[in-house]
Amino acid sequence: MTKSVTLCFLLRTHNGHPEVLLGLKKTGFGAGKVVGIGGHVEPGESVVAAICREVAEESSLTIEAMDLIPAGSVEFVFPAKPAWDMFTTVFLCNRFGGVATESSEIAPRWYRVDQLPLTQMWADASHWLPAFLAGERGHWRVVLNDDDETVATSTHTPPRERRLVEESGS
Ligand SMILES: Nc1[nH]c(=O)nc2c1ncn2[C@H]1C[C@H](O)[C@@H](COP(=O)(O)OP(=O)(O)OP(=O)(O)O)O1
Repeated sequence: MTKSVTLCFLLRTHNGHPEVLLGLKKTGFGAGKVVGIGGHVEPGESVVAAICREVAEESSLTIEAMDLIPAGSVEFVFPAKPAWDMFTTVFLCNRFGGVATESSEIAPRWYRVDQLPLTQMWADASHWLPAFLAGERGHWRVVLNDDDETVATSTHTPPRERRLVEESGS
């Protein structure tokens, strides 16, 4: 079954430049890559509770549910490893408390939005991350190749179209 995960891209302006918090994943899935802050939604947990928990666990920053900006979702499809399939709910947030601090799982770092470390991220990140940060919304479906790294296809469904698809039950 597709796992439910959630990511939050914290935003700030530093020296006049918009920046986003990403982190070097030190352990587990995607170790060695620069990734978004977030992780699995636990059974019985809401997505909002999960992202507040994951941000605190991974970066020591505190965020409030009411400050989360729903941005959309990304589905990662690994045809060669269906157990890795994930559905990710994506938030942005520009209010938070504390100082980003390294945890056992992630070494967080602020990156200028116009200098994203895309070569150190999952290859699919270039398909959806700059778009979310530029204000695009909706659902991305990313299908990886059998190497579980490179992108086979990437499709974007804008929010209104996606609502219509969900309402029609297809
Ligand atoms: N193709 C992909 N591109 C991407 O940018 N992020 C991906 C991805 N496939 C998965 N992810 C992200 C989503 C999620 O935040 C993360 C995996 O979740 P976790 O960090 O929670 O996994 P771990 O197994 O390390 O941790 P635990 O849940 O604590 O076991 O990987």
